[in-house]
Amino acid sequence: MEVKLAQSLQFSTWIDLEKMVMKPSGSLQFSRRSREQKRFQILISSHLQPTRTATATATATSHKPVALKVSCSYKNLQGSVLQSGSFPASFDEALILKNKSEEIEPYLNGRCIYLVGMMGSGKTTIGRILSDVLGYSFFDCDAMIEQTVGGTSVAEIFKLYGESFFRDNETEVLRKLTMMQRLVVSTGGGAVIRPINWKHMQKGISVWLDVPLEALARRIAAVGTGSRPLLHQEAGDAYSKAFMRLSTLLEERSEAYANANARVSLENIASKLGCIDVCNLTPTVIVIEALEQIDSFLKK
Ligand SMILES: Nc1ncnc2c1ncn2[C@@H]1O[C@H](COP(=O)(O)OP(=O)(O)O)[C@@H](O)[C@H]1O
Ligand SMILES: O=C(O)C1=C[C@@H](OP(=O)(O)O)[C@@H](O)[C@H](O)C1
Repeated sequence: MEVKLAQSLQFSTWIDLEKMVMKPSGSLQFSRRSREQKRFQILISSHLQPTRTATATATATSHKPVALKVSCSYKNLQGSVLQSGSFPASFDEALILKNKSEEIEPYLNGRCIYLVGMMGSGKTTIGRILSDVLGYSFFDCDAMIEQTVGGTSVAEIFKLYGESFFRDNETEVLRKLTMMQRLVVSTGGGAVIRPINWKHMQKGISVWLDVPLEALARRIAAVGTGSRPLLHQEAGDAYSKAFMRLSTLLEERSEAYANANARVSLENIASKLGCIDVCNLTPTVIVIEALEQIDSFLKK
């Protein structure tokens, strides 16, 4: 069976003019000013046409860019298109991820990255990939709290001891983690409500995974609310239950999430990539955007 999927991808990077190899398929024109600066930012957008061949045992995917657009920005001035057309070179998300993480890692100076965001925003999923590419260790606050309370699940902790006991443990776990280096930490969705937690997280870089409510509710409805006690109260089907409760929580917390040093908006990624549904964004694409946003924060 052969399935064709089209996907657009966009990323920016810095290149040194001396390192540029001109391809015979196209020439790039640079202004004298940008030639003098020797280093400038290019924006590459590509329309990928992967061909997925599914067999009974394996699924092989190969990416073949069918269209590539290269634009150049100079000292924050809007980029102009330098070249567009079909390029024979092939690359994939994994390579971009690797390059971007290698570029940023030295500038982090070992600082921890704290992922904040609503339940189901992908803090654990994204955090694992991010830690992997940066060569960092991954810690999940909820899992650490469960360990601290003798292997009791978050849902049980809420039931047996109440939310404030859980929150005290959450603060203590965060305090301990902020004394370490080279960690990606997935915080619990409610960690942002206590100012003391922000004080701890200020030692590193905080990143808000901003995911639209519909997508959050869809993800949570798919896995169930069993492990998320704050979603247990509502009546109705799984999606509506999750949606109703999450919307109240988001209203209470959105200002707190906005304190984060960097924001990764799935709506922004989708509109950049020309993707209609944020649910189609792969974790890898989201991690690339997270690295971009961390990079922007570091440059500020
Ligand atoms: N980019 C994504 N696309 C599709 N599903 C995702 C994505 N990111 C996370 N998920 C799914 O959403 C659910 C919640 O993700 P998780 O990483 O546990 O979120 P959090 O740690 O913020 O609560 C999981 O079932 C996960 O597989
Ligand atoms: O939003 C919240 O208040 C909570 C989110 C959960 O973590 P996740 O965001 O990892 O699901 C967990 O800490 C607890 O159920 C409370």
